[in-house]
Amino acid sequence: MPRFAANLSFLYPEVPLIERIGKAAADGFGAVEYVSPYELDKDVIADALTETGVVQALFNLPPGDWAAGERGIGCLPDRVEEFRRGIDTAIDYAKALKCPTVNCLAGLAPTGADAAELDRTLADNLAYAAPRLADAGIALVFEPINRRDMPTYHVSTTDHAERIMAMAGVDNLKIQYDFYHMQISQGDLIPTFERLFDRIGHVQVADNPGRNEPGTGEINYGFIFAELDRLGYAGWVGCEYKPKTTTTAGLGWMAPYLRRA
Ligand SMILES: O=C(O)[C@H](O)C(=O)CO
Ligand SMILES: [Mg+2]
Repeated sequence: MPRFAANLSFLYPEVPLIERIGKAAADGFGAVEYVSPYELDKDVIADALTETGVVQALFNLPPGDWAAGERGIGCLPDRVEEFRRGIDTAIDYAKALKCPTVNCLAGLAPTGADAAELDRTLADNLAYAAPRLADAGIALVFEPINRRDMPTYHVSTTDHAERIMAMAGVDNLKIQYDFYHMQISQGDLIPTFERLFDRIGHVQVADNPGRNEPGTGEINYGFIFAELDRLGYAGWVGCEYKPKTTTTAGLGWMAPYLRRA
């Protein structure tokens, strides 16, 4: 049975991030995830998790200046020092929040950048991060993101992600498989998921077009959730979608899974 985590960077946008944790718990989510916890005091988040009874499933490594349009710094050659400092920060937060997995955003390729140098930087950064996170008991994933939404995002396919993993050559490094991005970037959702099953560490969902709730578009999530069960995916399924109306009103798609849980 899929276990769903509310992605609080997308869900419950009407209230501040810290209040979204209680809303997710009230709606039946067992876990939460979000882009970045670093703007909040980690003890305040930890208290909110304890009070509401949900667990932290995932957050990203420090992603650079999000408000200025940055979407990660993993591939940026002039940001390696900052990336490495960010590993310590992420470990600090992950320990406080008992978070089992963190996601690395590769980032947007600067105009005119040498793609091979960006690959090398990303692979080296992941090779630096993976064992340090492993020592702290934290899994590392990184995520291909479609280039329609983020036109210059450096890693947009699983083929590219596999090449980066081969270059990094480390354990404790897996792919975050976001079905929405994968549908746009390459399709063939379940055959690819099955082929890469042992190399996938986290899953996220939204429908296409629109990035709204499962069931609002072309992706057959009933089939996908059954396949996750058949293949034995035991991790959280991050609900990273834009609610069509309100989050709570749009949760009908999740009801059958809650009832049978
Ligand atoms: O957008 C996504 O799919 C990511 O998962 C993310 O964390 C921020 O871009
Ligand atoms: Mg995602």
